[in-house]
Amino acid sequence: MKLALIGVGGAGTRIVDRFVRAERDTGRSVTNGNVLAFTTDPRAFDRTTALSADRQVVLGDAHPDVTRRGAGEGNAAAGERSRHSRAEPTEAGEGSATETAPEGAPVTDGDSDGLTDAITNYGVGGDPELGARVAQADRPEIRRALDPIEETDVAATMLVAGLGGGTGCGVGSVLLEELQSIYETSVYALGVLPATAEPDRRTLTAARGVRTFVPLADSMFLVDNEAWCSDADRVVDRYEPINAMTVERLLSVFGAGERDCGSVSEMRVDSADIQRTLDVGGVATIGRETVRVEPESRGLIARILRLIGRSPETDSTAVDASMVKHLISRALQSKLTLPCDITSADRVFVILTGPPDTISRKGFETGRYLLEEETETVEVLAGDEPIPGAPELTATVVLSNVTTVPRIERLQRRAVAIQTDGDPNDKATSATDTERPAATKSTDERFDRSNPDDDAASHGFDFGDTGRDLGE
Ligand SMILES: Nc1nc2c(ncn2[C@@H]2O[C@H](COP(=O)(O)OP(=O)(O)OP(=O)(O)O)[C@@H](O)[C@H]2O)c(=O)[nH]1
Repeated sequence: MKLALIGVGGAGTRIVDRFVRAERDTGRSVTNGNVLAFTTDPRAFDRTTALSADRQVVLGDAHPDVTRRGAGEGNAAAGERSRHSRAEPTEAGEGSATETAPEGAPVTDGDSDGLTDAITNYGVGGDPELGARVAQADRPEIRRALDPIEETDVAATMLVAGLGGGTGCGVGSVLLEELQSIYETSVYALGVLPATAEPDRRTLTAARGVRTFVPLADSMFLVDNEAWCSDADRVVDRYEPINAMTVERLLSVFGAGERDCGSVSEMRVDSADIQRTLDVGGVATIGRETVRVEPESRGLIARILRLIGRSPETDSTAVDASMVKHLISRALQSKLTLPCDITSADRVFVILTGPPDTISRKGFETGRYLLEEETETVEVLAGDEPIPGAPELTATVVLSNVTTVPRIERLQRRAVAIQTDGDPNDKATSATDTERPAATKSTDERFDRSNPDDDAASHGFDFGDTGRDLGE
């Protein structure tokens, strides 16, 4: 399925950049060059290798509250960036970065490449209100930057952002709105949730981000940094593997069928089925499991069958079918991008990727039956991507509109506790009751960009009347 990808902020930029690299590495063509990355801190581009300079857009140069690093610290690409992007400003040095530090945020420059667990004072300095104001002011710039995206080339667009980021959440919410207003095709989002070890401000911003993005997006994939970090990890050290996992799964879903392998498929992935699965809206999550199926091992199974007196010709389908069923079951039970109660899913999509002779219709059918039973939904769609000679068989499962997500409930409770300035652990019950505003608020009111002095408590994170409220 062809997809335009738009990264926002540090996390969004890195994930989109990795996706483009992975497309090249795997011979899949999903984006067809329809990629962009927006940031307010150009250091987000320091580590990109696949996003060309004309796809890197820096917002907020003219904004008085946006802080840049000092002169001479830019990367080589800075001067070559697109007509939409701006060169590194020189007037704001590190002194002003400290002066404009958001209250309560650690004052830090991060590592020399800008990667840090703490909130730095560059760009919008972790402030989603400022991020939203910058994006509002730069709307004409944003529209121009979107010009090269060929909507007719793609079936949908996906915005990718770290929801705990001032840029990801603030700029991202304005961008999402903008994309929905100009594109007729579906606009999905992928948001990264912060780990609990990150500053409280990230939690607060992410809670707001979830409530703002979910109603705006046609479907919202979530990736939980917390679930993918161990206590011993520095979150920043996990970015690479989490991004790799995220991209691998996205490619399994959207890249299936986007590689010409010349092989006949049992049930070729149909992008209309992916859209049907996602267009129910709400939050989506992805599981994945792989098994090695080298020709040698399959030959070994056949030899063993012969030894025990069973014909490999007649039993081989049964072996493959049970293997496929087991694999799909393991994908369902695997660590999801966002752990949740799988029975709360509305729709499910399963994709099998691997050697054509391991993907049998019987395996599919038993796998689908299993998914229907385990997820308690009848809306299970399936597709395959045969890859001749592949050493692995992979099952990827998309669960759409999941509504029982303990992590989101915890995130919202903690956000309320932070807001009310008490001990987060004492405020266990009232997240949505105390925070939810009237259901009739407009999007602008939901993420009020007109009054920068409002604190987070005055902003709505309401799912409106979409019936997708994850907070209860
Ligand atoms: N998985 C993953 N998470 C990231 C990555 N970079 C940042 N994050 C998370 O995303 C959130 C926002 O960080 P950034 O994306 O750097 O922030 P930003 O949107 O650029 O905006 P600022 O907060 O103003 O810096 C934080 O919770 C980070 O932990 C990444 O490469 N991978």
